[in-house]
Amino acid sequence: MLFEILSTSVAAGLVGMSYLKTSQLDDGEKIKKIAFNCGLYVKEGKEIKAMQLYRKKKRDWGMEYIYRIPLGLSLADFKKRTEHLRDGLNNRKNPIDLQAFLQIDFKENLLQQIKQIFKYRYVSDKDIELSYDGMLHIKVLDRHMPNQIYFEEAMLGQCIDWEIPLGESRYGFLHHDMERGHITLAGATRKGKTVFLKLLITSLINQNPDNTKLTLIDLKGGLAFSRFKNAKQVEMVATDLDSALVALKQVKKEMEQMKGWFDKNGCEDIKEAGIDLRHFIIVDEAAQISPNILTGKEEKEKARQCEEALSEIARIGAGLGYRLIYCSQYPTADVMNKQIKQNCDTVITYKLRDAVASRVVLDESGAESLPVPGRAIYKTPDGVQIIQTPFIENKTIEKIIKPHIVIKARKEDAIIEEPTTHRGNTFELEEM
Ligand SMILES: Nc1ncnc2c1ncn2[C@@H]1O[C@H](COP(=O)(O)OP(=O)(O)OP(=O)(O)O)[C@@H](O)[C@H]1O
Repeated sequence: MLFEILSTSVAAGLVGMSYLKTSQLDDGEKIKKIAFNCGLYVKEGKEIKAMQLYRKKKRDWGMEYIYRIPLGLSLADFKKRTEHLRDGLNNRKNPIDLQAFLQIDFKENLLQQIKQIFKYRYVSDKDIELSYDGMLHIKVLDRHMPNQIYFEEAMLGQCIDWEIPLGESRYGFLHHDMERGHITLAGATRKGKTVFLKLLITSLINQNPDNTKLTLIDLKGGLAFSRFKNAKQVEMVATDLDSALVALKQVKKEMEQMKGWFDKNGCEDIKEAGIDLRHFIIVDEAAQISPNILTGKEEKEKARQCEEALSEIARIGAGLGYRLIYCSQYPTADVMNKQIKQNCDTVITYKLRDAVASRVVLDESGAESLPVPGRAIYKTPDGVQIIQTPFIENKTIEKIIKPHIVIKARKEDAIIEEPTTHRGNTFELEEM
């Protein structure tokens, strides 16, 4: 045992010494070297000009390196080499953390601690982001990206107003503000869409119980939303084309009445009107109400009407307090209605089948290579981030929504007739 400890310590010491000699390069210098080896330099006569490190800044999420680049090279040239830069920074010859040797506790199991230091030598998973503003900025993000995170109720405590917990990113834990407007949610089967939707609904119910209204359209034939059915915030759960059409027509009608009231009262949007209520319409799965996908004549017509209502909600709903969350497993150009897509400022996508699907949803490839369930691309007008969304268990959902469950006669139990013009069925603004 003693021999084992000593020999391991000696080996560690030797590696440490050789590290001191050979790896004086910090990431900033390493980037320069990788770029040079990839041919990112220019020749002017006999002179070779390469990027020059101008400044580096320590950030919460890692380091930012700022370079001058020679005339003739562009951000695009460096972006083409992103993989080389990333792999170079994560090269297995990455130094062992010498600080860790200084922190060894000699009263504890030495062998175990040394093994840990060697183990962590291999888990470097730095990521990089490049941008240009006259100088080339390379962010080296060294915050670990977990392959799974569990939902904790404390996450809700950190949300303000209409924020919901979104997930861990390279920059820290993110929240999404539902006031941003409509969302497109995509992802191939079993990659985390439904878990995310359940997290979203649970968060809304918990955070704004008196001002949240939900219309849930679940056309995947599952029971994903059934546990929310009796929550007092839930207006309706539709599980087939007919009930989806009734639900959407009702939402559209309410929305138009609301718009009429806004016009009459000179209000520009829901904030100006001082109305706190928000109505979330969640559609999972969009392909099931797409007139381009359904074949029967009658079904096609109903799907067309659903799509018309959804387009209207997407077009004018945001300012009136309506938020569409439009989800699909099969985001083809046929399924993703253009008007709806254009009006969704936020896109969240889990892994997709291929780069074509990724381009339909995000206008760029990338979603096809997301590695694990729960890993997603989050795109807003502010930029693109990779996130790991929290996994929420059903028993946690039940605990959180329990105080909001009421036994009530539901609208969907009494359909399928068209909403009448009878006053009992109409939208009353005074109630809001
Ligand atoms: N955030 C997450 N973190 C880790 N694992 C997850 C996460 N979300 C989902 N998973 C895993 O993936 C499985 C499927 O998730 P989910 O039901 O959300 O899939 P889906 O994308 O909605 O699929 P489908 O469209 O076929 O219903 C879960 O049972 C769980 O094992």
